[in-house]
Amino acid sequence: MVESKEFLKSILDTISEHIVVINDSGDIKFVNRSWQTFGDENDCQCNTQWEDQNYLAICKSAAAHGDEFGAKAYTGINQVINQQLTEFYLEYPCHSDTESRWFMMRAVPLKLGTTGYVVISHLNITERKIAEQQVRELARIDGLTQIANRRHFDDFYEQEWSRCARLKHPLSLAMIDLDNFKSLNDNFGHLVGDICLKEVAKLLPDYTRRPGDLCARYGGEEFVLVLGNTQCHQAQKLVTRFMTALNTLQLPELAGHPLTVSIGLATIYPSSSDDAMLLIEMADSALYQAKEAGRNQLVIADNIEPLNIEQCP
Ligand SMILES: Nc1nc2c(ncn2[C@@H]2O[C@H](COP(=O)(O)OP(=O)(O)OP(=O)(O)O)[C@@H](O)[C@H]2O)c(=O)[nH]1
Repeated sequence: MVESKEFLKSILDTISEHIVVINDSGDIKFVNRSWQTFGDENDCQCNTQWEDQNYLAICKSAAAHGDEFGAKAYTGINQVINQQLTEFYLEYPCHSDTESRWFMMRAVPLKLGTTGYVVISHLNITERKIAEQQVRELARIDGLTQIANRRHFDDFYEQEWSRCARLKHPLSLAMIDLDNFKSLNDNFGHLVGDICLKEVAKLLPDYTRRPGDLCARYGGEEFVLVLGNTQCHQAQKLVTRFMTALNTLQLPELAGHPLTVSIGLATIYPSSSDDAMLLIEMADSALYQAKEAGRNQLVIADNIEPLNIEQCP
C-alpha cells in the first residue's frame, strides 16, 4: 500500500498542472510537485507548509483585498463542496513582474469513503490567451493602413464620449477626406491610391498621442481623429499641423501631383443625454462645407460654440 501511495504520488508529480487537494473545510491535504515548484518560484509566502494552509481562507483573503478572481474561486469551490456544482472552471490572470500569464482552475469533487475532498488543478493557458488577444487586436486594425478600423473607432468613440460627459471635458472630432481620390485612382491606378492611403495613415498617429485620442480609417478614403479632453483651438492646431505635414509629403508615385485633404472639425461638451452621433454629424457637415468651398481646407463646425470649462455645470 505504501509502495502504491508513493507510486501514485510520483505520477502526480510528473503532471505539469498544479494540483491541490482540499477537504470539505478547505484544509489543504495534498499538493503535487508542480504546485510546490510554482509556489517556490513565485515567492509564495506559505510555500513550505502548504499542508497547514486553508485554501478557502486564502481565496477569501484575496477577495477581501479586492481580487475578483479570489472571490469567484471562493464561491465556485464552495458550490462544489455543497454539491451545487459537479465541477467549477475559472480562467484567471496571474501575471508575474516579467511576464503575462493566465491559468484555468478546475475544481471537482472526490469522495473517499465518507470523506469529501475537492481536487483543484491549475492549467497554464497563457499561449491560448495570447493567441486570442492577437486575434482581437487584428480585428481592430485596418488591413491596408494598419491603424484602427471603423469597429475600433465605434467602440473607442462611444467610451470617450461617456468619459468626457462624466468628467465634463470637451471632445473634438476631425473628419478627414482625401480630395479627388476617384480621379487619383483613375489616373494613377488603385495601387497608387492605396499607397496614398497608407502614407496619410502613417502621419496621423503623430497627432493622436494621448490615451483619449485615436486615429482611425473611417471608411474608403476617409479618416477620423478623436481628440478627448481637447478644446477646439487645440484640435485646430493639431489638424493644421497635420495638413502642413501632408503638404510637404513627397510621393514619387504621384509625379508632382499634390495630395490634399478636406477636413471638418467639431468640438462639443458631451452630455450623457445627447446622442453621440451629434458630434460626428457636426464634423461631417463641416467636411461637406470644406468640399463645397473648393477642397484642401479645414472648416470648423460653428453651430455649437464650445463652452469655457469654468462655464460648465
Ligand atoms: N485605392 C483605393 N481607393 C479607394 C479605397 N477605398 C475607397 N476608394 C476610392 O475612393 C474614391 C472616393 O471617391 P469619391 O467618394 O467620389 O470622392 P473623391 O473622388 O475623393 O471626391 P471628393 O471627396 O469630393 O474630393 C472611390 O473611387 C473609391 O473607389 C481603397 O482602399 N483604395
